[in-house]
Amino acid sequence: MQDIILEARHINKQFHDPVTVQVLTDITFSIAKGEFVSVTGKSGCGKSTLLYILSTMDTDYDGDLLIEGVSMTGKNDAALARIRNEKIGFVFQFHYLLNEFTVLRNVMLPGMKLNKYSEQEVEHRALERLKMLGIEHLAHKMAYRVSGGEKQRIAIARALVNDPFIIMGDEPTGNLDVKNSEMVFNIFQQLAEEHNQTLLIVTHDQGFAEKTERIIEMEDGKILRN
Ligand SMILES: Nc1ncnc2c1ncn2[C@@H]1O[C@H](COP(=O)(O)OP(=O)(O)OP(=O)(O)O)[C@@H](O)[C@H]1O
Repeated sequence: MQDIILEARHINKQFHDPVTVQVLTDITFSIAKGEFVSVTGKSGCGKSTLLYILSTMDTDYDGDLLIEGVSMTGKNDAALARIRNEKIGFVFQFHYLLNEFTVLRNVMLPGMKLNKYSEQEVEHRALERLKMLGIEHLAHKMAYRVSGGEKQRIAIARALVNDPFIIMGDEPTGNLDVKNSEMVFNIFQQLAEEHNQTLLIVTHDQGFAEKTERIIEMEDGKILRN
């Protein structure tokens, strides 16, 4: 039996801007633990809108989202923020590292936010993640002094610090050259294969998507292929 950890049930989303536009229509799918899934489709098809909903950042939709079998419907902002911090690791197109902090401090941030571990424990976890990604030598550098590819690796280490049940990425290779895009893909693949890490990555990069285990293809707010 597959261990379903994320489930979208008949999700519909409209924007009223000022006319009503249907942006997502009847989105239904589930993701099992350890799957490496990409979401693709043309610009404007609704990928980012869907990711906002799946990551609990947007609650203004019809339908239901279940995380580890628990419905997110009716949960208040504080409860959702807690779920996000504890269970979801984010990797964006732009890394959003804090330049005035060291690499280690940046990786520690989601751990400190959680109020679950002592500072020492968070530091230990952050160093372990940096080691896993082969960049522990950068730990004490200031974030602004590392390269673009290194920054994205640091962002992945940061996403992993709380042992998220899923990593969600929004165009994580969108700002990288071919070599660094491949490096990010390889890290994701390694996380899936060796650590049973679940990944859901929005990308318009067909090359990236085709290498993932499963593609969810969207068109005009609907799932075309899943
Ligand atoms: N706040 C908003 N108000 C009104 N319409 C919006 C809003 N945000 C997005 N949209 C519209 O919803 C549709 C889906 O946008 P979304 O950003 O999800 O697409 P996308 O597939 O992620 O595109 P891209 O690949 O270019 O990032 C687009 O038509 C967009 O114009």
